Amino acid sequence: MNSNETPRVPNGPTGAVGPVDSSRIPRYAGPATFARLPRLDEVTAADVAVVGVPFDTGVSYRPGARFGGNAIREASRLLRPYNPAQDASPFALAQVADAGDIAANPFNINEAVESIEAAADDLLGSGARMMTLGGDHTIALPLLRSVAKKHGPVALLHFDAHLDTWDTYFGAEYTHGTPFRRAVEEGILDTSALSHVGTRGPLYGKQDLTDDEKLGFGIVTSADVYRRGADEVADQLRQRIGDRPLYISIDIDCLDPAHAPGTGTPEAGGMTSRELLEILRGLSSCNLVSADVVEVAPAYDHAEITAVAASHTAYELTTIMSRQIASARGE
Ligand SMILES: N=C(N)NCCCC(=O)O
Ligand SMILES: [Zn+2]
Ligand SMILES: [Zn+2]
Repeated sequence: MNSNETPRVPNGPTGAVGPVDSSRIPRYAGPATFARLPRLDEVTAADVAVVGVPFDTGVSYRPGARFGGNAIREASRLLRPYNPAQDASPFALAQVADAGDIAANPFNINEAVESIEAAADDLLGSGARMMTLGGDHTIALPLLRSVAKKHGPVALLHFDAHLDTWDTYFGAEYTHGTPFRRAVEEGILDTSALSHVGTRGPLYGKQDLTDDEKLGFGIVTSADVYRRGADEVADQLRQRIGDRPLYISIDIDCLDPAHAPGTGTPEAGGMTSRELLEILRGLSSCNLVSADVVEVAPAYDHAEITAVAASHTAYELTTIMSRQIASARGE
């Protein structure tokens, strides 16, 4: 069946090409795009481009996040078109499309970082916001470089068990533990609005925290989320972010290993997927210009627990972007 004949969810006045209609084609049939959305080459232009970055050469422990994007796409077959938590139909409010994968050299991190930045430049240059499916956390640096070229230094909300502001590993500057230190050094982040959420676990030393604070980060630990609750945390984050252009980077290891076993550097005592999703919903009024979900490593997953959590996370992020696009159109 070619794409013109594929029955799709009717999408009302915007005319956006929506997901394959799962009441007519079973949701487990056919190739997996994110949420069964059209491919980028099946639409005239995308407002939000969902793009995979199958790259994991920057990891310090278990490899395998190169397979994360496709695992998230597979798990996303069960997403439905209306998001009651944000009272929005994200794929009707804006044209969301699956832009496929960015090819990155697995044997040369510097070259990979350059090609990810160039591919992101193309997507952002076409007018789309990016919803990136990683890949290890190294990829956040070239994505942020590209976003900053378009918007100037952006606010960053970073969900992670880890700080990812370490300096180098084995002398390497570009790794999954270092992207946000590089980003601050490069002046591509708005240092008045940088937050980690979900951090926990042992560090190399107390200096890690001192260095991180000097870079400008505020920290909401996973224990803070547990004690204060998702609504209060979201309110506080929203105040810090204001109307600045915002980038959200979500390392799936921000979740407890019970909620996300399929990841490379798991740490006990993390957030629940409910807490993560609720915090994101509390940020629905923010000007989210692009986002990533990284570090899904399906080889360590069971029953798609991690990939399902990641697909719902990307769905909430996509909904925030679509709502923003619709409200910028004056709706
Ligand atoms: N999972 C990410 N992004 N970073 C973890 C780095 C922790 C470490 O190797 O010590
Ligand atoms: Zn992490
Ligand atoms: Zn990370």
